[in-house]
Amino acid sequence: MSKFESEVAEGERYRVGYALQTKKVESFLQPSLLDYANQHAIDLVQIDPSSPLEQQAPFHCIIHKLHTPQWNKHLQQFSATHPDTAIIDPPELVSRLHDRVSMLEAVTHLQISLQNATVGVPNQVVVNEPKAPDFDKIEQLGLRFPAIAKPLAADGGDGSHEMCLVFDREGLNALSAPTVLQEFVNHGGVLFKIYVAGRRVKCVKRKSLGDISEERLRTLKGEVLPFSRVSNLGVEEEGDAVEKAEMPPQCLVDELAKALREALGLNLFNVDVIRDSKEPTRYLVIDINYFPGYAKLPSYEPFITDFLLDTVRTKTN
Ligand SMILES: Nc1ncnc2c1ncn2[C@@H]1O[C@H](COP(=O)(O)OP(=O)(O)OP(=O)(O)O)[C@@H](O)[C@H]1O
Ligand SMILES: O=P(O)(O)O[C@H]1[C@H](O)[C@@H](O)[C@H](OP(=O)(O)O)[C@@H](OP(=O)(O)O)[C@H]1O
Ligand SMILES: [Mg+2]
Ligand SMILES: [Mg+2]
Repeated sequence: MSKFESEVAEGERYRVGYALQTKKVESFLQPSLLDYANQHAIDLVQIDPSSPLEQQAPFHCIIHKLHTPQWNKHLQQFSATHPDTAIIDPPELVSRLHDRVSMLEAVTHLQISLQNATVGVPNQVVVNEPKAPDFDKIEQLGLRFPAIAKPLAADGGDGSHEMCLVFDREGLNALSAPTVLQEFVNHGGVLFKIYVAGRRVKCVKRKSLGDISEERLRTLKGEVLPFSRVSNLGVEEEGDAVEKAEMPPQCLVDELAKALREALGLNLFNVDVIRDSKEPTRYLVIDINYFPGYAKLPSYEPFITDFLLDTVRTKTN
């Protein structure tokens, strides 16, 4: 029996509704998850987000990754009259992750320091208009190049993953606002993704952007290098650096997941963390994603099912 496997009380079954975009249904609702959940008393039921939820009820729990006004309205009306249905997660809390500034604010308030390791965020500044006053603000705040220009909105919309590396002030002219300019931190080309589903936590390694040497920096002056979805390059393509990289201490992973879960009030998210090459006890959170690609995790079926069982049992007890 897997260590995730939970006991099922005889005869009890739970209806969990999901409201997701088609591509997310295809990646998340693998037959292996449907089967595993089914064997553990969970029936995963697809919700039609355009119809009132009342007509599709009952639900012990609703999981979702949609944020149209119509969907938010249906959800809000339903939860007001059905307080026993767990809403994973409330839209007003999820929306905090749709902005690359508010997403990292929660991290700056955390006080985590375990085994000499610290957790912070890279220096960053919002550029609202790619014009001279904003450039002065960047310098006043002491932001150093190279930097990554990230779209302020992280809502899964068009272009929300399109970024570029900027090597000096001159490169700022090419930016389209609003942009978050975040210091690039050399981290050995390895990213740690911490997946959270309630109290369940799993950390995996992924390929990331490689280090930028001083020499390379000199040759790149004035350039702007666009890139997109680096960490999605795929598990198989990972190079030696990823294989060899040491994982962060498990206590740090657990503590960060728990602290962020409490600070954000969310259950389903992952956290992208890098380790500063110059100072290997310094960990930096660079991104937090709502309802990420759990199916990329080995054994995601028990991971998700056990979270759902935790949720429905807490609500029904
Ligand atoms: N401050 C940084 N220093 C160094 N590398 C970074 C930094 N921020 C981002 N990166 C690199 O750029 C990649 C994309 O950045 P980020 O994770 O913010 O984008 P995203 O599109 O939101 O990613 P996801 O697909 O995880 O949602 C990261 O996976 C990492 O490789
Ligand atoms: O499509 P949007 O709403 O932007 O969200 C993405 C997240 O930003 C990514 O972090 C997810 O990939 P990872 O699970 O590898 O982080 C990615 O996972 P997926 O592509 O496997 O669904 C998405 O959840
Ligand atoms: Mg990321
Ligand atoms: Mg992201």
